[in-house]
Amino acid sequence: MARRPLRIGTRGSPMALAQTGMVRDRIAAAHPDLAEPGAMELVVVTTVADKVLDRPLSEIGGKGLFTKELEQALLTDQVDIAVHSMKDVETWLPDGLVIACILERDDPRDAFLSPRANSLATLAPGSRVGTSSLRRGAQVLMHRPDLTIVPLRGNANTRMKRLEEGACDATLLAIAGLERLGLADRAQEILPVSAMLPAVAQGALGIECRAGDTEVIARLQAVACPTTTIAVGAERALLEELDGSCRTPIAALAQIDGDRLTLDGILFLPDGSTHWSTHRTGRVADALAIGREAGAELKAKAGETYRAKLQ
Ligand SMILES: NCc1[nH]cc(CCC(=O)O)c1CC(=O)O
Repeated sequence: MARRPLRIGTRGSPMALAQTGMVRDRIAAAHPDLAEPGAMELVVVTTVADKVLDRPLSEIGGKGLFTKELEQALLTDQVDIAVHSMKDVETWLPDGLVIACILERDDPRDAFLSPRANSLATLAPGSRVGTSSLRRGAQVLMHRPDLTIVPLRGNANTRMKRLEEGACDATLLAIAGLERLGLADRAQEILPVSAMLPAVAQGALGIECRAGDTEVIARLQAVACPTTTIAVGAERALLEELDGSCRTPIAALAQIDGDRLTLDGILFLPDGSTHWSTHRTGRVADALAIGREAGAELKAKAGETYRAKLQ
């Protein structure tokens, strides 16, 4: 029986296309009928994040920049599913849409790239680190207050090109993204999470779809990773409690070992001068509550300072 193809929405950046291709292949491996020629189709959707290149995203607005047009394409029935880096997905989804599944997480850490040094620690004093991520900038300055943070925008390939052209002396990128691009060898160093705590959900891909598409949702469970879903759920609960946006430098990572979950979270001032941390351990079954409590703890600790300095 001829069916309508499953239309997969994706951003058009090289990283987005690479990861959407991986997700499509996983779906095909789980569902032989979808592996048939023409059973799935990629639809490239241009997002604000792909267009506006001259200002830091933290100035333009929230994370929605990476996902809004894809969500619009879902709501207007131009695509059936949308593949996202979960890091880019806001904690509040538009009415009628759900994250149907989260896939197994890749390495959540950040990589250090530089033509001038093989580690962040040995980068010459006064060097310029290009990043528009307030989270990365704050953590770099915590370890190396002598360095200067300069804005560096664009997709991963653009940023690597600008680094080579000398726009900055070093940059940081998610190793998961570099691996998907086949460019992990560009990393001089992978920073330990103790030195550079990742963004909420970094390294995890998710699939969004219409809440009413129960058959699609059911079929996507074949590519879901229960452990990652729980870990990312805890991290997103922390973020939601803090009302985090691109303007607020927040890092969080949940790790699961058997039935125990450990959640680390840090809230920074962008200049790296101050930070507040939380470290909680509990039962995997309590993941969301642990996330909310950790977020509330950070909010209480940072208190007035946080609200005053971040608008
Ligand atoms: N903000 C863009 C973005 N969104 C997700 C990733 C990395 C891949 C991932 O976390 O799955 C990146 C690039 C980067 O931060 O280096």
